Amino acid sequence: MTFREKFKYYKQKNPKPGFEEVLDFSQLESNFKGISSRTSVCEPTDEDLSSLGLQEVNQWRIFELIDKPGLIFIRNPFTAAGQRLWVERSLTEYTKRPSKLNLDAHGDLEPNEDWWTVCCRDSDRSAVLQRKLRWATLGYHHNWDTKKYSESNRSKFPDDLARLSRVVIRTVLGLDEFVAEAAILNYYHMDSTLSGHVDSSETNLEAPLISFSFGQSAIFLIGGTSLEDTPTPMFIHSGDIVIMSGFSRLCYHGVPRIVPAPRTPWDENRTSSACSESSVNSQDKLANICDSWSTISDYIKTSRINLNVRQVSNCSETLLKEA
Ligand SMILES: O=C(O)CCC(=O)C(=O)O
Ligand SMILES: [Fe+2]
Repeated sequence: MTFREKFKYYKQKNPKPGFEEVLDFSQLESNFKGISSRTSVCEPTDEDLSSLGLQEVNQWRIFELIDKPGLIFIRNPFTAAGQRLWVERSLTEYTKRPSKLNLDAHGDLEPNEDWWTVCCRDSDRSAVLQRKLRWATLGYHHNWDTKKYSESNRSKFPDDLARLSRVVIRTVLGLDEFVAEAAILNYYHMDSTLSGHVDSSETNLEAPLISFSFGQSAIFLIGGTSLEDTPTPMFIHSGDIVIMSGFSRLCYHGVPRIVPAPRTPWDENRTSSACSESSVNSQDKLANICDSWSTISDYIKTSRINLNVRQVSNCSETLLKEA
């Protein structure tokens, strides 16, 4: 089946598709047909693990698809508090200026308003605004029309997300040079899809792309370098990380369906004194999370967030040549 045929199959509402063929890494214990297990190649510091909300590396389960070399899947390596931290940042921080949002073009927000603050404070506008947010871009802002990145359309990339990306790539691939320069944050609702595409706008196509997902689950299709190649369907659950490196970096992929999460790890280990959780070190930060957690938790019950991080240039010090 071609990419389009598989996409249509998994997208269809009536009748509902069968999920028997969908790879579920949360159910795989060891080697499974077509999949190899990998081990980490480096050890992050305890400080990195705790501030990034990651579990000890001996708990990580890392897989690679044998027929898509370089497609690496890390089964949720986050702690429950870590999941809350990244969900919270994705909603409250990364949606603030200088990020660019799809909403900017719609005139739904006044220039002095930010999306999350209005969502929390204005119940009349909240439902519409929550539904309308589909993407945010950080760092080099992806230009959806020209598909080109440019120095004149660039803002500072958040340090915390850059560090998370670098630490995971170093731990799994042993690559020290990765510099996060651009991200697309995708905000999906239960009926959202993302059609098949290849991410090839980056000047540096040798650098891996890393994506983090939280909240509801997705069926993700990873195909080949041609739309004629039959794609492999897999579930991406909350906390899972996908790295597209090597051959797989230029493979077609897309999200035909969002499915209810079988588990809600972001809600685990919360006690009434959740603010004393120790895996993330800033108490102030956690106090803030606790304040707005019920709004965040309602949002994530019917949404999926994907943070899609890329290196753009060949070397972070050189500026992109303007075409
Ligand atoms: O949501 C996903 O898992 C994939 C998103 C993606 O492919 C992209 O943003 O380019
Ligand atoms: Fe993509």
